[in-house]
Amino acid sequence: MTMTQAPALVVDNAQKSFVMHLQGGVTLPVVRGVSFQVQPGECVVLSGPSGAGKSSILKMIFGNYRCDSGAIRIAHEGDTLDIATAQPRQILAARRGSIGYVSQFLRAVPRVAALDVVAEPLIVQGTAREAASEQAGVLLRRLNIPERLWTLPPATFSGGEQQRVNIARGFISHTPILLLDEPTASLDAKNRAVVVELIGQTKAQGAAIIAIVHDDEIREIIADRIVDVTSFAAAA
Ligand SMILES: Nc1ncnc2c1ncn2[C@@H]1O[C@H](COP(=O)(O)OP(=O)(O)OP(=O)(O)O)[C@@H](O)[C@H]1O
Repeated sequence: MTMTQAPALVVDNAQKSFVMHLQGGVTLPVVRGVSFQVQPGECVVLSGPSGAGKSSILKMIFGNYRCDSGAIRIAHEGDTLDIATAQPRQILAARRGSIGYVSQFLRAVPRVAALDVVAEPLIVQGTAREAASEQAGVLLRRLNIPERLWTLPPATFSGGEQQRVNIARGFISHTPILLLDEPTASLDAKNRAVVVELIGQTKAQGAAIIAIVHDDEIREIIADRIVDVTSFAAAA
């Protein structure tokens, strides 16, 4: 008998357009008919040309962009939550425990030390500050952020350093779904290898990963499956 596992994420006929209020309310369709599933422990890479809608689809899954129609179902607290119709407070709860997102750029909060930026998602989940800081240190060390930087706010860090802080923050809380928007874009070979290793471990722990990766070599290594979003592009 084969066990069929419940998918970690189901995107079902999701559609998104932008209403351009500054251009007399013109409607710009971006994606439509977006449908795919991701299993626990699977890494799906979204592919397609620039502007096809890859980042928009990640933002729809994270609840940053509201879908016009369709459903985005995730497992959350033993139940199913449809992000497309969820209330803002339900989306915030899902982000605490069920869904993580490494955006392309770190939104650095002024005056917050790098170590605290990384530890925060764990503290929000209820881990004691000291234990959370310790785990944050482990990740920062692994990602080759020199210890002298840990107490400084990342606002003045280099692009690659900020991205590594962002990655550490995304991986620390072990959410069952993790969204990655170009996590290796501004990293050197050594740190790219660390991120590939983190992705492998996270998958092995059963997380579902949805990633955008332009680097062919990295995509080859991490992708279990590639979903080409070209057919979802509303302009197609
Ligand atoms: N907030 C927004 N308002 C208006 N248009 C937007 C908005 N966000 C995205 N778009 C448009 O939606 C389309 C898809 O953008 P998106 O960033 O999702 O593409 P992408 O496939 O991730 O591209 P790239 O590979 O270049 O990052 C683009 O034409 C973009 O201009």
